Amino acid sequence: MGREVVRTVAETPGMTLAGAVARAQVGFDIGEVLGLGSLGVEITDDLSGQLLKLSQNSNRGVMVDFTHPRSAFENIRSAIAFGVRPVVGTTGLNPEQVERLREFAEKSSMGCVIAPNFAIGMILLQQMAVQAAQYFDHVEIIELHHNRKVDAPSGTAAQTAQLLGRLGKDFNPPQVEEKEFLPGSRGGIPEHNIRIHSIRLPGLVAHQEVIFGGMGQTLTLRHDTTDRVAFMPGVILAIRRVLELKGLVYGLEHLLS
Ligand SMILES: NC(=O)C1=CN([C@@H]2O[C@H](COP(=O)(O)OP(=O)(O)OC[C@H]3O[C@@H](n4cnc5c(N)ncnc54)[C@H](OP(=O)(O)O)[C@@H]3O)[C@@H](O)[C@H]2O)C=CC1
Ligand SMILES: O=C(O)C1=N[C@H](C(=O)O)C[C@H](O)C1
Repeated sequence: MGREVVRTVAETPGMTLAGAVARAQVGFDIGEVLGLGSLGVEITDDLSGQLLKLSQNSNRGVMVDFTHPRSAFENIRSAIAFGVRPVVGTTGLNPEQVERLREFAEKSSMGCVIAPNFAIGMILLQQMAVQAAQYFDHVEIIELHHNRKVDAPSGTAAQTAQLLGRLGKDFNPPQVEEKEFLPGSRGGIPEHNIRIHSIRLPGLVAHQEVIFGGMGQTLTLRHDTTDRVAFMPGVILAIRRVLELKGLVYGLEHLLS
């Protein structure tokens, strides 16, 4: 994702790529690494140094983070502390971490966007799922991703369950006493009694099905990301909008209107 974001930012009029932070290929020009020709930006592994430089040169600096749940929390805190606004796609932050970041961003009057999914199609799927859930009491989620993904369930699937849960319905009332002979075969239940099943295979990119069941019918909503360029318009929108915000926004849907 970092590579895709660099490519997109470098090509977007009105945006300047200020830095590139990674743990590998330190010292190399990021443009050369991506086959774009020199962009005059050396890869560094020093995030604090990069944030300091950016805060000294501009009051419109944005840090885009697609890393790992282990590092994202501290990266976001550091960026806000340096006056650089975070746009974060990294999934796996827990709700308590998000709340702590919300408080920190609000206290600092700094914009921050965290979105588990930057693809417009997925936002529409979630909105349609909320609409369908008003009429169906039974629902399960299947998310399918490439097998280099570290977190499960996907942040998007967890958010989808959360959005359905907010309807306050008693989903999936038991019909029989189930017995799981193979532990995990019925998926995981993060909340609101909505099961999530996670599939990891090479060849996949990022996909999600929300399947509703009712009397004599099912309704399947499915979104397929076939290329990571799908996330880029959402990332660019968030980079633009975060400059106007004075606190944390969770979810791309809040930036669309
Ligand atoms: N919101 C959205 O729309 C999307 C979100 N994502 C999320 O973005 C995140 C990244 O995904 P993806 O790009 O596929 O993952 P990759 O593993 O390809 O890239 C992650 C990068 O972060 C670096 N990294 C990992 N841990 C640390 C650390 N502790 N400190 C600094 N850098 C670190 C890795 O470095 P190294 O190579 O050295 O390990 C790597 O360069 C995931 O959480 C994923 O779920 C992905 C796609 C879309
Ligand atoms: O790791 C990925 O690839 C993706 N992660 C995000 C998630 O966990 O929801 C978004 C998208 O599904 C791609």
